[in-house]
Amino acid sequence: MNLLIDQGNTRVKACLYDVDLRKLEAVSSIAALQAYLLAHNLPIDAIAIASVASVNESTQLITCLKRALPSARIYNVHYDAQILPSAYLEPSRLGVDRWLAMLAVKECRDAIVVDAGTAFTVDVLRAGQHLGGYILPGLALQRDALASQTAAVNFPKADVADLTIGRHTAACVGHGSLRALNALVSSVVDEFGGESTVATYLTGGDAATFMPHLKAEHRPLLVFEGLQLALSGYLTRGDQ
Ligand SMILES: Nc1ncnc2c1ncn2[C@@H]1O[C@H](COP(=O)(O)OP(=O)(O)O)[C@@H](O)[C@H]1O
Ligand SMILES: CC(C)(COP(=O)(O)O)[C@@H](O)C(=O)NCCC(=O)O
Ligand SMILES: [K+]
Repeated sequence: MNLLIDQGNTRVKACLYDVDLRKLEAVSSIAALQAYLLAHNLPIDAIAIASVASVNESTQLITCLKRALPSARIYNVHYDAQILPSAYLEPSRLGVDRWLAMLAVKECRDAIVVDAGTAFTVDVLRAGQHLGGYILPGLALQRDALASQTAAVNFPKADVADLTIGRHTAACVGHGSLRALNALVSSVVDEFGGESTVATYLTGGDAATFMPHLKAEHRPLLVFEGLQLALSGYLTRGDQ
């Protein structure tokens, strides 16, 4: 059995893989992951990690895993141009979560991959190559930036559900961010041939909020799908 871990800027997410992927909903932090692993005595042989967190946080994660699963082999997944090349000027700087989400849909060759997480990323895959993309503050970051940097834009955290013109502060902010991010995706899809030519895939913690407004396939486990593909490559090649 494999353990797959996506360490993002807001939380840690984990999946188990044996015949298919199973998300561990109880896990959202290193402490919760450790508690879960100690409580369940799982036969895990290999662990694959995709981390975009700080060095400090990723070191903490690895220390926790070595303690909880001392015999499992740990793979820190990284960009590999042989598997999916990127036009990034320095591909090693491309967030590995972005690369893995594209890896999961590489077979379709032309795709737009959207990750609505802490950051909101849009990546373009054309003829099986990553052309580049966009990184914007996600919904929560946009709201928090406005709340902390303006005197009068104070509002309770509200559920952001639609794109209509806001008639109170929370709606103006929430609908505004949603509409702006949505419009970005539409304009990228249009530039790369429109809906009939290019498939759009959506993942990330805020994906469900965007789904009603985007013509996209919701793939909540996209980063994990990519992690499992990368890990099986390492295991097949006998990488250390
Ligand atoms: N249970 C949850 N805990 C934290 N954030 C959540 C949760 N459910 C949805 N979200 C939303 O998901 C966003 C984070 O997305 P996610 O993809 O998990 O983050 P990251 O990979 O950047 O750590 C948050 O901004 C928040 O709006
Ligand atoms: C863009 C990101 C911050 C997204 O992180 P997330 O929202 O998933 O926590 C992450 O992929 C990252 O730190 N990337 C490195 C910079 C880059 O991709 O160019
Ligand atoms: K992510």
